[in-house]
Amino acid sequence: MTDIKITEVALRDGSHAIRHQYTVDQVRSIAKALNEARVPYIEVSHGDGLGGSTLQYGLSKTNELELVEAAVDAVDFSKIAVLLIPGIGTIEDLKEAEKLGAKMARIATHVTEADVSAQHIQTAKELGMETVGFLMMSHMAPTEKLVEQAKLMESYGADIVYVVDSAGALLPHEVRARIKALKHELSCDIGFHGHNNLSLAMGNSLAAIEEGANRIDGSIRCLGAGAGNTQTEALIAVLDRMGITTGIDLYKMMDIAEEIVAPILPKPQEITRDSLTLGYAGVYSSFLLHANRASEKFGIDSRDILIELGERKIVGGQEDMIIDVAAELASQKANV
Ligand SMILES: C[C@H](O)CC(=O)C(=O)O
Ligand SMILES: [Mn+2]
Repeated sequence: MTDIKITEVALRDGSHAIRHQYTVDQVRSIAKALNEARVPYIEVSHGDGLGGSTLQYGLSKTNELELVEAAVDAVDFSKIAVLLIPGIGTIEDLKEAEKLGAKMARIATHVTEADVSAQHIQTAKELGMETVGFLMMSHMAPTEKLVEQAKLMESYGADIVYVVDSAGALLPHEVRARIKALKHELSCDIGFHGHNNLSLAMGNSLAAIEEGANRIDGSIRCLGAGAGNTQTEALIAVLDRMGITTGIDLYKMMDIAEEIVAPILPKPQEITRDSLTLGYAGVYSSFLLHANRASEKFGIDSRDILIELGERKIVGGQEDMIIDVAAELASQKANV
């Protein structure tokens, strides 16, 4: 028995950072190595989940079901998880992934829209999958609202509900309050998924654990959207120092990070002025590369675009607004 169950998300959240360009060989070799390190769950999908490969979200190099299949073939210990956002992915996508051997379904909605996950959570349960309710942009809802939405997901059958800090905007006391309330009001397991835009992913993960979360997401070498997630190998080391077990081999994770993951990064995953702005402005981490492209196209500082997106409370699914905002800022600039 381990104390904390870690889900490695680099093969899904990291897809944002590499513009959804994973190849079958990369996924196979990373999944095989993570399996050898005894990572219990490995998430594999387009960055925006099953069905995400579109012009709106970014086209994948490889059909994600081929990636899921390659990952499933590469493991004999780890369970392969898939992410699905209702409205982007469909129940059919979920069934296909399960047929290929995915064992965990993570059904993600905006923090105030849990009701759209009912059918997907129920189907995942009927398929016999371990099922997660994933409440994105959790910083945008007060704790009472989050509890209400989490209860809905639990009532649909979710085995675990996650507080998802998609923007990397939550402060440690805000994580504590949310996890504590969920722990008090729900009977299912509670998880936390952080982004490191404000350099708080590790601190927030520890705060979540202290309040009773037992499922934590990490991305090896910080390979996730924005500045990445809680760095998995660092989390394992810290938890080990705290006497908390994960069952994962630390040296093997360090080697995978250094020898397999670092070489495929287009650039090191770090807190840059743009990723810091994501956390500061409370903007969805996956907007980073979209905002960078709009910045180049319209000659507007990405930070100004991100701040404006934060003020307008633009959320996942509204990626087209990034261009609109950049165009508006450009025309305002031209008119002064
Ligand atoms: C689709 C998003 O990238 C899901 C996620 O990892 C987050 O909200 O954070
Ligand atoms: Mn994420």
